[in-house]
Amino acid sequence: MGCGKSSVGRRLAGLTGHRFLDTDDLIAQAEGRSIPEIFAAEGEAYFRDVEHRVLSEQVGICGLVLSTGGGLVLRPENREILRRLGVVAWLDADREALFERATRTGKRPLLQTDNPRETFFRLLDERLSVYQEVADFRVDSTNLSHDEAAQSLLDGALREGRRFEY
Ligand SMILES: Nc1ncnc2c1ncn2[C@@H]1O[C@H](COP(=O)(O)OP(=O)(O)OP(=O)(O)O)[C@@H](O)[C@H]1O
Ligand SMILES: O=C(O)C1=C[C@@H](O)[C@@H](O)[C@H](O)C1
Ligand SMILES: [Mg+2]
Repeated sequence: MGCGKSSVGRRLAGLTGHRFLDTDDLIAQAEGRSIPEIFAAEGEAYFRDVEHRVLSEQVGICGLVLSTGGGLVLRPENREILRRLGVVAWLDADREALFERATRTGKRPLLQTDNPRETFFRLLDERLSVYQEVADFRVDSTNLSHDEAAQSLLDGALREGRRFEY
């Protein structure tokens, strides 16, 4: 959460000329309301169902940079779809940098708790093994600008793209 998937993903698409999509944007469009509004009105389980649906609709689309929500990979079926869609990158940073980025806007619904810091690090710890499992490669963006992170993602994707050479 907050590692830069949306902002860096958009720059990556700019580098490659691919279309850019973000599952959070697709969810908000499909629902006609914002992510915080969906969480507040319907809860996380409902959000995860819509998230799965919009991801499923991307299957078969080529030439795409797709940013996801930070929790999309929690469902095994979503991990399976991602692996079939293309090269999967894990955009990471050190824990404090991630927390600082994730809390810049104060809008992330899962961090609306009494202790956002504790919540954030608990979620991160719960998710690390899943990120590791699904990703083809990882980029540590702690000391990278947005553009440098996008370039590192491109380098990694070109390296790992062999999985899709038939
Ligand atoms: N490499 C970076 N250096 C400094 N700030 C960054 C970097 N990457 C992203 N940020 C900043 O961190 C904040 C969160 O970025 P962004 O919204 O792109 O993250 P995200 O991974 O899409 O979050 P979410 O999981 O909520 O969808 C933004 O203010 C963004 O500009
Ligand atoms: O990390 C998460 O579970 C989330 C991250 C955001 O991108 C949104 O998908 C939503 O706020 C949930
Ligand atoms: Mg995002």
